[in-house]
Amino acid sequence: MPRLALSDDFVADLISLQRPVQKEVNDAIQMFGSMTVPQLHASKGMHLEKLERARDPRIRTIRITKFYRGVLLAPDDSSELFTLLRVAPHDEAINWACKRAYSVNGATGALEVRNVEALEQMETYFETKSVATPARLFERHSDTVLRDLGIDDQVLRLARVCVTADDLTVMAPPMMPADQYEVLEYLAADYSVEDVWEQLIAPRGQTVRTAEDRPTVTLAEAILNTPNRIVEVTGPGELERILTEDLTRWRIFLHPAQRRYAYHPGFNGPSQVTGGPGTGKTVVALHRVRHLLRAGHDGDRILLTTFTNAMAAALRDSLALLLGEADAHLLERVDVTTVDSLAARVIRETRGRAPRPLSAAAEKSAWTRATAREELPWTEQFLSQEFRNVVLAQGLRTPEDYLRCVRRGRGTQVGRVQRARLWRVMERFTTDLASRDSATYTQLCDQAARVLADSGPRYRHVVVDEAQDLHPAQWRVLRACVSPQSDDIFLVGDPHQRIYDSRVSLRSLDIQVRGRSSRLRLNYRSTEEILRWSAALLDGQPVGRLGEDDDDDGGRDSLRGYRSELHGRIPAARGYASQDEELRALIEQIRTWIDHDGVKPSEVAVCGRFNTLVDTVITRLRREGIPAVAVKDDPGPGASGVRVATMHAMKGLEFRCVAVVGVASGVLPFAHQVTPAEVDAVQHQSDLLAEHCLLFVACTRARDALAISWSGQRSPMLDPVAD
Ligand SMILES: Nc1ncnc2c1ncn2[C@@H]1O[C@H](COP(=O)(O)OP(=O)(O)OP(=O)(O)O)[C@@H](O)[C@H]1O
Repeated sequence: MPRLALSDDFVADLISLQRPVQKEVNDAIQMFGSMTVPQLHASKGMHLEKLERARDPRIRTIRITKFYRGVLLAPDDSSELFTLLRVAPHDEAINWACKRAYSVNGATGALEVRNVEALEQMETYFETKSVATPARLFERHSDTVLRDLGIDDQVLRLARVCVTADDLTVMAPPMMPADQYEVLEYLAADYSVEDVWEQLIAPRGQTVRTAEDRPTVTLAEAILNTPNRIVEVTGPGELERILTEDLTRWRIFLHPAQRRYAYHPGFNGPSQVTGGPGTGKTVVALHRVRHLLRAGHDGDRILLTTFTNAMAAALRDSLALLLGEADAHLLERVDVTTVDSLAARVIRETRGRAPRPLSAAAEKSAWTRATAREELPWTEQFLSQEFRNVVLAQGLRTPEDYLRCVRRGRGTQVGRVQRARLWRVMERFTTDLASRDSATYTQLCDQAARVLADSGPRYRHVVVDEAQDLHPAQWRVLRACVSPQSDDIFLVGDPHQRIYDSRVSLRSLDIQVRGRSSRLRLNYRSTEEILRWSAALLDGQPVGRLGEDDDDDGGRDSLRGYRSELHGRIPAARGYASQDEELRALIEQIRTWIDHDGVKPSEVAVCGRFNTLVDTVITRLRREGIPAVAVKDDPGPGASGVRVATMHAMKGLEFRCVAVVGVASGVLPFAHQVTPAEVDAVQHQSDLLAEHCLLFVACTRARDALAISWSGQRSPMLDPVAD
């Protein structure tokens, strides 16, 4: 009987097909599995066909429906292992199949694919173009070194004619084999050969350094060596599961960099994965939880945290999906929640009830009350920041602690006398809140961390998503939840998406990730065009490394090597004379997405800086007959209608099409949110950066299309991407 494997491209095709065609694909696969290889070749219905013009002699097509063809890679050994590569309309399938060639990567032993025809054209083009330029991009590396890293003849010829990193980018996958491209990309970004070996080759199980000493890998072995792109269908149940359940590629195919950390056998302490938006950090966190659940003991409890309740609910659903029916019982051992909810629960359990959390407006009034009796030189904003970013951040308990502390992250000098006065005001603030049975969220966390420190750890593992926005008090809660040991804390986050004001030194909180830290670079969500455009918004912004704010050597993070294999239109940025005109253009844009591009209304999002704009947009869309719902009303995945949200509420979400509206000067950056430089220069910089990150977060939620607009004067934050 033939064996069957499915490639990630095939699964992606399948996801995009209409239900009836999906069913016919399923039927064809069932029929395929029920025949012997000779029957398969003889079957008229299947019509297994070799293509005359195909560059790879092992490529075949099969008939799925009158219009659709499947593209297969047939075995050239005795394995009888066929791989389904694509399913597409007839002409597209044939055209695609004729240009591809499959090969085994010399270093990783994995199967890889290239657009051989396009690469040949590139060779001719760049050979001519580079003739006059003697300096070449990879001249530091010998042919032998490159071959040892898996570079083959054709890619080597191409590498030798690259002059700049941009030349290489033109040949990015799916044109060039992905693994070889990644090696060249790392070398172009100045990673050492040793780094490339450690990060890209060794994790795939290769131990032999020199290409010529490695044994030959057969096609069937290569297929099984490629779990990040190919899955073998091992039984009828498996096939059903892959084809009939909600098709989500992330459950099956992980990038090697994702798999390496998600399924690491055991970290000797806290570990961390960072990466730009859409690089699959949440996916890694989910797989890590699955690994820890499967590898752990019955009594081991896991805490999985994220930033908002809505995100926690989505994370719980995704985890259930990943675990499937077979592992559904393991879910009982996981708490999926926000740190704030956990803190409130801890306090409730200990004291019978928890203080009511304070809204931002109520907090401002409380500071006004605390300062009412004195003439003070500080604004409510300054006091609130001092309390949150110094006192609660450092967990200070007494006036002496405050007198002695180093006020990291604050740009103003505050002498001894002033500190004593400040402490009195802060005391009045906390006493007043306590009398009203209320507290800020950060206070709740500060209190919960103390309770937990006394009562002892509650979990065996803690897995943290959206780590970049946690406050030190929240980190103390997490640290106290689990005792320091192997695999205690696994965190994922992106400092480029930090939109709340928290300075954190993980090291000082006894969360040391040095040597157990990895970065993801491949974006699975957005097109390369959206990515480049959005990344340019942060050009020159001083983004620090995750959790290293106060460390002496805390350096800059960067989006170096961040890329996508998807392509689409360049984002549109347009200004209008009035808001009315802007909203009219928005309606037109949404109609084009829905009516012309076939996007469902629920796959479209509109976002703006403020809630008032959200309300205006919803009213206007409804008036024009376009269904619209506010994300803050938690519409759930089944609800129809365009999603409308503030930029903050876009965190963690994704949509096929996103319109970011009202990106005008005075709105972004929003002056009220940015501490004036004369009040505190350091805080000013960090508030400004958070505004830049906010726009970046909003734009990077888009998968296929992104439209930015404003009325009046354009926001200066768009200057880096302006025409
Ligand atoms: N290995 C994979 N194969 C296919 N799709 C993937 C893979 N990993 C992630 N994705 C998809 O990419 C998208 C982004 O993934 P995810 O939300 O985990 O990224 P993220 O890094 O947490 O994003 P952000 O930081 O922007 O919130 C999702 O649609 C996810 O399903």
